[in-house]
This record gives sequence, structure tokens and C-alpha cells, in this order.
Amino acid sequence: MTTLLAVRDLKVQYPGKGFRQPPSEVLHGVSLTIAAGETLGLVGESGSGKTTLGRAVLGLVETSGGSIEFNGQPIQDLSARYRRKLAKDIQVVFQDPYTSLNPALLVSDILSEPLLAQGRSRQDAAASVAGLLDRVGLPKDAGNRYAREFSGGQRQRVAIARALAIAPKLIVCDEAVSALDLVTQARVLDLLIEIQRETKVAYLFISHDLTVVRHISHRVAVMYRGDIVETGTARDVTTSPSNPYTQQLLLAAPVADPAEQTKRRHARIALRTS
Ligand SMILES: Nc1ncnc2c1ncn2[C@@H]1O[C@H](COP(=O)(O)OP(=O)(O)OP(=O)(O)O)[C@@H](O)[C@H]1O
Repeated sequence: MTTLLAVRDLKVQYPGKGFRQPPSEVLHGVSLTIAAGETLGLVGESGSGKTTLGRAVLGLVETSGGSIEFNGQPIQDLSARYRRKLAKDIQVVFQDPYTSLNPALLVSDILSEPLLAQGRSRQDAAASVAGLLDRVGLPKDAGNRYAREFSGGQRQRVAIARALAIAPKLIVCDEAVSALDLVTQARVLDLLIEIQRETKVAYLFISHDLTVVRHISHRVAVMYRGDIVETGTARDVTTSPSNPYTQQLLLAAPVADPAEQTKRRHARIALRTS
């Protein structure tokens, strides 16, 4: 399989607040790869550095060490002009469909924007909008309405359509279904899987929810305090994890059966005290 994204020994530090506080390193040398058409799930508890890694791939945070290659080319420290060019290949879907879409724009304008930014004509962009709406299961007339008129799940479909508009090779999905109810989550996940089958787009799928990640990912990487502690196939990581932190994460996932929930709580305590 062709490697699309290769992150090697990546370090990111954020400046301390005020001159007295030293910078704090939040990624300590992270390495991962994503093949063309593959989904890599990135899991870990809140604050482990998942979003920072996604933002580094998108060029939204400065890195302090290591490298990021896309299609064999280094993509760190690109000038704004080259970054804009790269936007054609790497897109993002954020968590919150309520704030990530401009409420003042018609959906057709939201979907046209990335196409126009890539130099496509207005006519050409308008012609693509109908196809994009259809692709994500929204009605044709959705283009003539404002994003604020839609439910969370529908808005996330608009966000996915916007990410797909310029046929990227990689989409960073940062908690892309976390704000949705369970049924809507499942539908949006199935949509992402279906789109991948058709377009061979790759996903870096960031989530704190192992159940969601297991559903969509080919491979899973587990982050803990700025390091990747385990990587493997989705099945191996979620059924027989080798790292104690991944075991904790799995045992922390809620289950419907109260007896199983109690069993897991005891297993978590045993792990912590072993
Ligand atoms: N802009 C910033 N300035 C300073 N520190 C930051 C900044 N953004 C994130 N951090 C810190 O970096 C660490 C990693 O945060 P990050 O958002 O990457 O984690 P995460 O795993 O995505 O968490 P969550 O699941 O809660 O979004 C945290 O300790 C956070 O407080």
C-alpha cells in the first residue's frame, strides 16, 4: 500500500502563559503512517494530544521537531501559498457542526467556497453543489437554505460535503461524530465508510470513543500523554490490547449490561493496583 501520510518523531510545544512559565511539550515524538484509502483511528483520553496532532497535520500549529510528509513531500513550514495548494489534498471535519459552518451563508455558498478558492468558475462550482448534496444524502433544495436551519446530523453532512468538494486525499475528522446522538452517529459513520469505498479518501479519525473508532478504522493508534503507546489493527487493539493504558481505555467504555459493567469496574481496579 502507498504511504500517504508519514509522521515521524513529531514534537509540538505550546508557549507557557507569561514569560515566567516555560513552554510545555504536548507531543513528545509521535510517529504514525496512513496509507492511501486507509482509516487510522486515533484514540486517547482528553488532553492526550490528539487534536494537536491533527492540527499539526493541517499546518495549524507549529512543530518543534520531527517531520510530516504527505505523498513523500515534507509539508511542515510551508509558505501560506503552498499550504493553500495542499488544502486541496488535506481537508478537515471538526466536532461541532454548530460552530464550524458559517450561519450567515447558504449551504450552496458553503459548498462552493472551497471550489472557488481552488480557482473553479462560479458556474462550475454551482454545478458541483447538487452532486455533493446528493452524495451526503441531503435533499436538492438544501443548497437554498442556511446551515442554521439544519439539525446537528444534517449540518455534519454539510461539513462532510464541504470537505469532499475538492476531492481530497486525506480528511482529518476531529471528533466528527461526538456531538451527535447514537443513531445519527451510526449514519454519519456509515456515510464516511461509503464515501471512502467510492473515492479511496483516507481518514485520520480522531475520537475519544473506542467503540466509534473500532467501527470505522482499519488500524488504531492509542495516544497517552503526548506519546503513541500502541498501534495495531482495529481488531487487535480493541480485542487484545497489549498496552496497560489501552486495556484501561477499553474497560472504561460503557456497556449496557450492568453485570458486565461491574466486572469491568473490578478489572479496572485490578489493573490499577497490579
Ligand atoms: N493553544 C494551546 N495553548 C496551550 N496549550 C494547549 C493549546 N491547545 C492544547 N493545549 C494543551 O495541549 C494538551 C493536548 O491538548 P489536545 O487538545 O491536543 O488534546 P486532545 O487529546 O485532543 O483532548 P480532547 O479530547 O479533550 O480534545 C492539553 O494539555 C491542552 O491543555
